[in-house]
Amino acid sequence: MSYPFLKGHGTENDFVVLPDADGTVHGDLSADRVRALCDRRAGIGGDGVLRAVRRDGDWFMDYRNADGSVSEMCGNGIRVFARYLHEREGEPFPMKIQTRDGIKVVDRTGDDYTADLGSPEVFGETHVTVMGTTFAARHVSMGNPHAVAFVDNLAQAGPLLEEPEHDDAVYPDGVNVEFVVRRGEHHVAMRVHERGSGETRSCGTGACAVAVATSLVDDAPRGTPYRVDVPGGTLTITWTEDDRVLLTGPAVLVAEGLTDL
Ligand SMILES: N[C@@H](CCC[C@H](N)C(=O)O)C(=O)O
Repeated sequence: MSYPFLKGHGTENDFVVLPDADGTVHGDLSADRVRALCDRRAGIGGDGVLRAVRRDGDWFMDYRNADGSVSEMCGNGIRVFARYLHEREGEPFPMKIQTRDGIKVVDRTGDDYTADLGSPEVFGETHVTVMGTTFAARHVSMGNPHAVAFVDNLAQAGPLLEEPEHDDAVYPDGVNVEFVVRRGEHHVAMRVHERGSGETRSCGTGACAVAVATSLVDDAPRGTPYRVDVPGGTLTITWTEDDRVLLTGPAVLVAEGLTDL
């Protein structure tokens, strides 16, 4: 059976969007189907899938990683999701979106989409090991788990071909790992290895975790915008005085069609 899909990205973190308003098209979206859709050679290709389903009068973003696993939150995905809801479902901005990490609000100014991801949780130091090298890292939760490691240069993380090793007591469900370098005042650059997707060109929640960890090191006043460069573009993150993390960046829809995958 053929069903509709769209393809989009936020700073080149790319997603397959599956419209499923009443939950009848993809009610039991299996991990196998997600992997087939995200396959970059035999499928549509993507770092993840965003299933759009109505729940209790709101839209719910049912996010899946490319390997079929679920995550609580996706910061680039929710901006793409909001653009889809606005352009195809007529939802006005600002809009509320349900996620596994609760309700988030997305607004738009010109080509910039801002997602209010709520309060971060900042934990202590931990460590991750990547291809045999161990890095100290700060544990930050943006609803989903992150390890933020400051490095001297982004090549130090190596090819990021393997799942980083982590402390299972700290991250029982796996972890997204960000490597960060300074570029200037309130300006950093990062690479990321995402749980369930491998190295990606961007991670919105990862950029937020990086901005939070960096502003703590800087002792920056709340409300200071941080510029976070990722391989796929640039994101701006503001940790507000009332303890909310605002993620601003582009959201692009590039294709739509029918698939029988
Ligand atoms: N790319 C996303 C995060 C997607 C989920 C992540 N891989 C996880 O498993 O937590 C983003 O933009 O935040």
